[in-house]
Amino acid sequence: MKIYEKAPAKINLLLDVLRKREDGFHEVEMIMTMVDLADRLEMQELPRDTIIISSQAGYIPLDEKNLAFQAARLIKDRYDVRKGVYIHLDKKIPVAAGLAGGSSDAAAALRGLNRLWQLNIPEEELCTLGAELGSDVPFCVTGGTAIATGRGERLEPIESPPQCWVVLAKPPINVSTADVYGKFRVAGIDQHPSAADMVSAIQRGSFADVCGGLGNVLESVTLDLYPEVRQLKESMIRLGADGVLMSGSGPTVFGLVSKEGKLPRIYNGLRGFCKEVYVVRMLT
Ligand SMILES: C[C@@](CO)(OP(=O)(O)O)[C@H](O)COP(=O)(O)OP(=O)(O)OC[C@H]1O[C@@H](n2ccc(N)nc2=O)[C@H](O)[C@@H]1O
Ligand SMILES: Nc1ncnc2c1ncn2[C@@H]1O[C@H](COP(=O)(O)OP(=O)(O)O)[C@@H](O)[C@H]1O
Repeated sequence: MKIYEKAPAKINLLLDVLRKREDGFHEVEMIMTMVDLADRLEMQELPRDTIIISSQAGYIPLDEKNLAFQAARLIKDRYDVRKGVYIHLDKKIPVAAGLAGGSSDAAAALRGLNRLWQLNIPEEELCTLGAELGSDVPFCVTGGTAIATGRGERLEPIESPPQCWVVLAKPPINVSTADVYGKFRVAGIDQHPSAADMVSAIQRGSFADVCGGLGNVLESVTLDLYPEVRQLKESMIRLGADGVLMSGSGPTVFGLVSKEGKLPRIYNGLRGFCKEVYVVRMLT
């Protein structure tokens, strides 16, 4: 039997860091949502008790460093599954981009193997397992739109933002999340973005207020480290996107756009100097 799972990318409409914790992680407050740029996982049971990962993408690890491998090993160990699985990853989400591609693959593997091996693990338990693999994995298990607190693993689902186009542009640099958090200083932030205001904007369905409320304090690190990300943000604003922000620790910048007619100018303008540009919808 073969099982298929989609693993969509996430964007952070809001990312605030409250403090550094004793365990080295940072206490965050984020509002996250999914977009319809997705990897696709094909999972098939193997006669031997082994985990094999393949992918058309030449630039990700296929061994135990792969987050889908780690998800399969975790679920096998925890539920004493003595069966093997072959997982093919059709990668579409750019890697180390701030879009949680690896985390979403891990989450999709957890959901898919739960079905393949008929384990009936409740979603909440899958999230708890996911948190062992990465801070963003629980959100990727549930999807939708949520307020994420703690180190990102505590989730409160909220309604979807007003529908719009999302233009994603990734400059050709890889950003390490650990490096960005490591360089971040809470004391350097004068004005924290307001999660309450963003939730209210979403509840009122006000696209303008969602755009006005976008904020990500990690920009203070990444935009200084990589001037090309700042330049990308400025270009997207100049080309007419309604709201523009860096996603996660970067370097992907996203633009929210309400009118389809604006898209060709933004897309073509960005493609002039940035190879990886995607026009997608929010997943509602
Ligand atoms: C910044 C965010 C925003 O959604 O996303 P990305 O840019 O990675 O997509 C997340 O907080 C990233 O989550 P994730 O990528 O799962 O991080 P993890 O694997 O758990 O942690 C990687 C490293 O980042 C740092 N880290 C992560 C989360 C957190 N709340 N505080 C931290 O300090 C730690 O140094 C940790 O060792
Ligand atoms: N299935 C996977 N897809 C992408 N990257 C993966 C995967 N498994 C492990 N990785 C590793 O995880 C790191 C972060 O990748 P990714 O999840 O794409 O970043 P981000 O969280 O910034 O969006 C990369 O260095 C990559 O080598």
